[in-house]
Amino acid sequence: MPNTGLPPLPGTLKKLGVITAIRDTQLVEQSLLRTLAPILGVLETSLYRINAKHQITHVLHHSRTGTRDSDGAERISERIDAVRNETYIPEHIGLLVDNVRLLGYPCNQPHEGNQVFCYPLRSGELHSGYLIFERKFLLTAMEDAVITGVLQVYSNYYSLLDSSQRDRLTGLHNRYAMEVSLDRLWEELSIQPPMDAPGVAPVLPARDCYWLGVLDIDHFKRINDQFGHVIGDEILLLVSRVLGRTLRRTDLLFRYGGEEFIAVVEARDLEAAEQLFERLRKAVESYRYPQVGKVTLSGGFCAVSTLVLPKSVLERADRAMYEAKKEGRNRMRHYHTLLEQGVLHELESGSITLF
Ligand SMILES: Nc1nc2c(ncn2[C@@H]2O[C@H](COP(=O)(O)OP(=O)(O)OP(=O)(O)O)[C@@H](O)[C@H]2O)c(=O)[nH]1
Repeated sequence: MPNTGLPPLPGTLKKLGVITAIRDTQLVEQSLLRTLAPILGVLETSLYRINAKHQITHVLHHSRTGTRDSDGAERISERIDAVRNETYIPEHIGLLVDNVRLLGYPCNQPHEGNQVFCYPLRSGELHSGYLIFERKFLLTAMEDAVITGVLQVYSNYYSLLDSSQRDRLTGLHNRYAMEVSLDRLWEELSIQPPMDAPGVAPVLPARDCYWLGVLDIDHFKRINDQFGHVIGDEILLLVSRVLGRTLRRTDLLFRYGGEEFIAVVEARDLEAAEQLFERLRKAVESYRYPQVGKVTLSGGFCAVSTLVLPKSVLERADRAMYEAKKEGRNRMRHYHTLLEQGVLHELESGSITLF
């Protein structure tokens, strides 16, 4: 594709307007790539999102294909591939990203006859990701200024949106973000092979198995009453940190409200899920909390199934958690095991509304 020279300013501004009208962080990322690709005159752009430990959390690849109609008019079709859990990064891009990370400003280097460009995405002073694209020609000063401007607006808006989806005390994603994430997970799982295909278990999706756990700190009211709300807040913060560092990079953790957390994890089967939730319980129990000493939590968990609405999976995990409380606290309970044991009974779906 030829170098397009000066980017069309009204179109760019209009697209920035579109970006800042979106309320979902992942859609904002997609919109950024859709906005930049025509400005840059490239067919492919990628966005690598990283966490505070500089590990890749997800990658978006945007590609455009140009075809000509019978009347000669050019049609552009676009495609976005979102890859979660990606650990592979091509060597030449990895080197470029390292340079940008150390230098703090955009860099480019030749690769197979093209130039590869890497721009940092910022969240305050920190890098929160990288924009990567490749093209034949070096950027003009004007193009560089437009990309920098668009990324600045995008980063400011993204940070604002992200902070509105986080709990102020713990920094974890909040209940609203959880609802959005669960909807997205259900959507992703729904486009996997049909659940009733031969040889596929009816409850779990064919490829990845996800589990949702409700985790609730035990006797938290007593902690508040005995040590005061400031210490209570500190316990919430510490428990969220202990949970966060015990979970894996790809697991999700939310503060659902009060002293309740939701974890959405990947585990290949029930045994692996049990081990994972048990690890969380032990991690919280074995941490020594200043002043308070020992803190425990109880949890209930349930397999994620696209056949069951997110709110019902949440409700199931919640019922299992209440059973763990009833049985004496500081334990994890699996919803379907409790059903099999006759401890719990299936509810009419929709009988309790949690959202
Ligand atoms: N410090 C502090 N306390 C909170 C916060 N949100 C909710 N709480 C308190 O958390 C306590 C929850 O108490 P309960 O729901 O009775 O539960 P519990 O004492 O943990 O008892 P079990 O769950 O049955 O083990 C209440 O006293 C709330 O006021 C918060 O952000 N900070």
